[in-house]
Amino acid sequence: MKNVSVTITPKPLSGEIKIMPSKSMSHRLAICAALAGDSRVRFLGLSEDIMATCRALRGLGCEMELKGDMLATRSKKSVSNDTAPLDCGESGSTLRFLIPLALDGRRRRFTGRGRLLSRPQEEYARLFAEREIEFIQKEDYIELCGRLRPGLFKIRGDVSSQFISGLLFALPTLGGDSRIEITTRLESRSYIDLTLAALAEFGVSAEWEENKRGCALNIPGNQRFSPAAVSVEGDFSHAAFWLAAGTLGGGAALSGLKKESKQGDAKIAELLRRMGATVEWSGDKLHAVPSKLRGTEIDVSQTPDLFPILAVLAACAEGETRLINAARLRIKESDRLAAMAAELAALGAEVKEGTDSLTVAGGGGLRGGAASAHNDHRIAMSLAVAASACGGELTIDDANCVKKSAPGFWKEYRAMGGSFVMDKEAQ
Ligand SMILES: O=C(O)C1=C[C@@H](OP(=O)(O)O)[C@@H](O)[C@H](O)C1
Ligand SMILES: C=C(OP(=O)(O)O)C(=O)O
Repeated sequence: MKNVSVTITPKPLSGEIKIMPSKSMSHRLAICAALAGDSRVRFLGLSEDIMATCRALRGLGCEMELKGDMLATRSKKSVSNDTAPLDCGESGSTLRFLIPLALDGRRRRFTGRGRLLSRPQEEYARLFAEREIEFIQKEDYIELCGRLRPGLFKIRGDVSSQFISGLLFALPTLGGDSRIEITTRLESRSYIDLTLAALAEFGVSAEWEENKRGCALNIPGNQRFSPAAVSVEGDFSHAAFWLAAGTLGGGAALSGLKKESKQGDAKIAELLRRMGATVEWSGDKLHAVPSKLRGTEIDVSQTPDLFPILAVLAACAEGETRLINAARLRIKESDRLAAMAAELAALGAEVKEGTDSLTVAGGGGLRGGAASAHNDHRIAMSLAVAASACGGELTIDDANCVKKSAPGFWKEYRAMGGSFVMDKEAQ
């Protein structure tokens, strides 16, 4: 797809947005619905990443139909013998969630774009090597062949929770019990809870076990995914952009979010409050009130997707903010730590990039100019929110990359009163 730049004229943003369906839950519920067959998922997110998951599930032999944002899956008659490559686009979740499900004895190949195939897969590589499952990672594909068997899986918890979620989709239907032992500090834990919540909707269970040595998941075998009709709740990782925009601008009211959500990124409300903002529920809408922000220290290890927008908020807050435990941000769609450090510095902010932290001395104001999205949807959307508070126009080099998670982002930006022009091709 051609890169299309966007030039934003600074304007305070305000307004009401119906928040799109959660990307994380859309992946999970689509996979469970495919495994169960005869199921419905209402309000499926229609981003490029979710389309990649549906495409790859079809490639694995799951029959499904998408009518608008309603996904309907059919009974699985047989597993596909088709071994055409499974294209995961740029979606880490798609790739890591589906790898264990593809271990059905056939030779399978996964492909992808951008940085996807260079994002780490070592945890799978090591686990599979121990089990004599073939796993080859090349620059432009991953090939695997073998059968997943139940048992004990020892896995790091500080690379990506997506490996653990991936195993959780595949292990329950095997013919014996399994256990996943987490051998390090566990980061992004809430995403594993989202996986457990999705499994539970389809009658599949796995239990946490905590002890002094750490935590583990016990997964009974011989389970079946039961057909279900489910709906996807609103996306807090996406809502974070509009809460930030409303706080820096003229306020925001967001609908479609679940008050008692298990999404880790629901923590954005508390983090904004910690920075001095007023964020509160009124009925079923979450409101962000225009507020002056102050710097603070935030551990982003459990909520990595909030990092780019927190960095923007830090640049607009009085005083110093430290975003710590951010090393894993380097292995997302871009090196998000380096990307935010470089782009905020280009806008005039005082930033210091550490190996696993970002320190921002805020309050100096941001100027416009040119910035790069690093082909990363969350960097692009964060810079677009930053642009609303800049002293001059800001041109971002790649407007289309937002489609990875949020195809409606620019429409929403306009609905919030934002003013921008795109390269002709995009309009
Ligand atoms: O399971 C998920 O839906 C996700 C888990 C997180 O990844 P890590 O577990 O690699 O931090 C997050 O960054 C990603 O956007 C979505
Ligand atoms: C990191 C992300 O997604 P994934 O890991 O699924 O590519 C994201 O959406 O920010």
